[in-house]
Amino acid sequence: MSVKKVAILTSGGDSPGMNAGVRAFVKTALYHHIEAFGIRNGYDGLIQGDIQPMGYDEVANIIQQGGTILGSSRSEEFRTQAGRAKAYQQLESRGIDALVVIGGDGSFKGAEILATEFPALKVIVLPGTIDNDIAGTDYTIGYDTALNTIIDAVDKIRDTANSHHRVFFIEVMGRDTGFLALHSALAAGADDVLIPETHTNLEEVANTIKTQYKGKRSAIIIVAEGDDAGGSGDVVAKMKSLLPKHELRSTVLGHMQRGGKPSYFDRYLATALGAESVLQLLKGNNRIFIGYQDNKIVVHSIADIIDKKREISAEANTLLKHMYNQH
Ligand SMILES: Nc1ncnc2c1ncn2[C@@H]1O[C@H](COP(=O)(O)OP(=O)(O)OP(=O)(O)O)[C@@H](O)[C@H]1O
Ligand SMILES: O=P(O)(O)OC[C@H]1O[C@](O)(CO)[C@@H](O)[C@@H]1O
Ligand SMILES: [Mg+2]
Repeated sequence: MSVKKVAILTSGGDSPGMNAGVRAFVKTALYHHIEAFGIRNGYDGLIQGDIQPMGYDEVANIIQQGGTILGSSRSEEFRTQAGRAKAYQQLESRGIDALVVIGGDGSFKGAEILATEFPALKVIVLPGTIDNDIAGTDYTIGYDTALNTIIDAVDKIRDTANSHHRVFFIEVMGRDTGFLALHSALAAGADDVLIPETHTNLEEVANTIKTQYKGKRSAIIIVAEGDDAGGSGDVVAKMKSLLPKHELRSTVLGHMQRGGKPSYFDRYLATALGAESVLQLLKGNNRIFIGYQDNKIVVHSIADIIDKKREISAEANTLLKHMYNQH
């Protein structure tokens, strides 16, 4: 049976481009004469029934906005069976037969469990996180914008680092993964990068700085927040004895990395995936993840991608070796 009423929510850390995804979902549903609903504040809003019909007016002038107009949450209640039962009842009582979730790996786990417990509900998930830590897609919505925000900030820090001849350790987001750190380091021309995927040896970092600082006016080291040596504050505290002659500083970029106008790429990616979610529902597909690989939309089952750890690509590994002597 074809879908008649479809709903969308955004969950986990917000990411630039989520609004473009919501807009494309709503516009594609309306094109096919399907009723579209927006759920506020992620799974918390779903449990509370904070659900509104979405028309053209609701998605006008949002494509350029960062954050998510729907709001997001990290919902403890949705982790419980009772919470998910309430969530399902909110959809069932409104006759909503499909749910699209834009979020990260945690949001996907929640969606898959909901789909298992309530098989009458169709569930589709789309990758929306600045972390790019999802298997089955080359890019997640928001990653490109966050990288551009980071490299812009690093360029600015480099100005003051050069003026004062300092070594800066700049912490970027990535609780468990170093994609933002590695790719921003490569594009910003950082001298070293510390990521959770490789063991960090601070003596080697100190040697790199000593060798490469000569003739240079500053050094920039990007630190993923989840690195095994700690965040940039911890690293600077530990590095002081290893680099007693250098002036060290720590800067945490923090949540500014999640905000801002989405880039072209994030708007396009979110538009393509948001529209495709409705087309997949019309085809009768369920419990799927829609991603983007090799410049094409791809579909995987949610179960196939949720427990897979995304690996650093062979290409990025080659650069890690040659730019940073890390293997
Ligand atoms: N195992 C689980 N069972 C049920 N719900 C879950 C589970 N894991 C996560 N969720 C739900 O998904 C929400 C979002 O997950 P999480 O906070 O890990 O963010 P995310 O989607 O991975 O995004 P990001 O990492 O980009 O911030 C959680 O707050 C919770 O409500
Ligand atoms: O402050 P919050 O919302 O818990 O988010 C922090 C986390 O969210 C992420 O940015 C993902 O959105 C992680 O990299 C980071 O650790
Ligand atoms: Mg996550």
